[in-house]
Amino acid sequence: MSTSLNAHSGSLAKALTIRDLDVTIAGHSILSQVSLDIGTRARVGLIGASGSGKSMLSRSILSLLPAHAQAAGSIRLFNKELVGASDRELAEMRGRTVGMIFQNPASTLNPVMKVGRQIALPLRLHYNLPADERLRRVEAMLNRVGLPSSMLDAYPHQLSGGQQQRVAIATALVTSPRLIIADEPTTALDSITQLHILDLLVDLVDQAGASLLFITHDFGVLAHVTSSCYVMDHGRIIEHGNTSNVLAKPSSPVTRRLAQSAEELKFDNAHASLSQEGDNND
Ligand SMILES: Nc1ncnc2c1ncn2[C@@H]1O[C@H](COP(=O)(O)OP(=O)(O)OP(=O)(O)O)[C@@H](O)[C@H]1O
Repeated sequence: MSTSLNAHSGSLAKALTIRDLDVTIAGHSILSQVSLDIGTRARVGLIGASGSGKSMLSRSILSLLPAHAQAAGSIRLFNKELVGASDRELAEMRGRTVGMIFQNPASTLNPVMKVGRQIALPLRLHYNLPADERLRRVEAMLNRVGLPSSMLDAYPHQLSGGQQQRVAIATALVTSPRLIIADEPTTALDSITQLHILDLLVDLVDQAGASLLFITHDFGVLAHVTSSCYVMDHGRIIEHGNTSNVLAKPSSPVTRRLAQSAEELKFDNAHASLSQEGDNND
């Protein structure tokens, strides 16, 4: 336990370096020879079709894989090797060095715990702060995600989906983690709320000088949030590079197909809303 939440130094060290990571479950290969780098203060995307292994890769970082999974290779977080690290070392990292945000806030927030206590949990776990200082930090964090102090006493079911995700972001960021892993954090939200939450996340990550691993299957979201990205297929990294280059000139057929389907979906949606307008005008 510590009493200080240090501002991040401008260290040039990599935030995360994964090399030759293999994960198997019951003899089946889930991840194969995965290598990935995230620099300090970088926003990096991970994209791929459903079942390609994105969540398994993000969960393997802090050893949150199913109990029967086996991992081999190297995962270095701020130069500390995590493959083979003890439960205690991993617990120390979770919520302190690394903050995680998941797709569905309703399933990550405790339904019988008030918002204030929820956000305070990682602080209680990792920092020995006086109660008034803890409350000050929790309230400041709540306000930074755009929610009023009165919501400290609300229960999750009293909030909208967007407000719940803001609480989940506040909970992940209150300890000033140096790496934030966001796994499809806006998939469950409407497109306007999605944009607000993405912009909020990007602002908070940049202001904190943290790094971001952002997982999505949406090319529009990927371009909005990240500057470089990795593409996964069948448990392997098949392409990586600057996000705008990967989107403009995908080098692998799988990425091309994913980008093409995203374009077709966009076109179909635009077409559907135009005909809807037409119907309404009749
Ligand atoms: N608990 C589990 N036990 C065994 N295999 C699993 C388990 N969870 C996931 N898998 C398998 O691991 C592979 C990768 O799944 P993963 O959830 O990482 O995909 P994903 O790219 O995140 O998909 P999505 O976008 O749909 O969330 C899939 O083949 C999946 O069936």
